[in-house]
Amino acid sequence: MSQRPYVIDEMISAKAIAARIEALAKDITRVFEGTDKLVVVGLLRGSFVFIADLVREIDLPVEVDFLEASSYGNAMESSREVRILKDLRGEIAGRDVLVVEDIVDTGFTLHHVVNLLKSREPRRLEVCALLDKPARREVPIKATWTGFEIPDEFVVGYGIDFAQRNRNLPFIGKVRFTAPE
Ligand SMILES: O=P(O)(O)OC[C@H]1O[C@H](OP(=O)(O)OP(=O)(O)O)[C@H](O)[C@@H]1O
Ligand code: HPA
Ligand SMILES: [Mg+2]
Repeated sequence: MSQRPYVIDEMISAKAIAARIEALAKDITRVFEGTDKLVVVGLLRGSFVFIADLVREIDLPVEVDFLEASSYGNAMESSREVRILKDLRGEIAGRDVLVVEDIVDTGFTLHHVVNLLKSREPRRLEVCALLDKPARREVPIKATWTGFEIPDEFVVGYGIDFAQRNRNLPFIGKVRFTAPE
């Protein structure tokens, strides 16, 4: 099936993202001050750009690890089935963990991952999500830190894809179809 044509309208500029990340990282640094155990866990693939910028603004010793979870495939609707495609490399038992996610939409992904990681008994586990789309929530979960609350639009850019494309855009944009289905 060929892709229905669309354009991308900018929603959040690269400059606004950078300013918000600076503020988030200041607060994260304050909250985790004194820990020598912070493990920053990025959820692949969507968070790879966000985590790269965020960790460089966190003024603490950090370890970086990744977990790959997938539920959308090429669709615009969650399959509601979260598959873990790659697990963490390190142990998190007894450690302070910051999960970094690009977007919380239905909440299925974050809910599944947080339950999985909590079962490993970290000392503390918090979540920083760049975007939150509360209108679409099906599972009640909220990140400790949220960059931006957004309306019910399908977004791309800054790591976030539509059918694996547009992850390399430096801003967050919304998908607008230009032809009927
Ligand atoms: O709250 P939810 O409805 O679960 O949606 C959010 C998740 O969906 C996307 O991941 P996706 O499954 O597309 O994988 P990707 O990160 O590799 O793009 C996104 O990166 C989040 O992880
Ligand atoms: O708005 C979105 N865009 C891309 N991927 C997503 N996964 C959940 N929500 C979204
Ligand atoms: Mg995706």
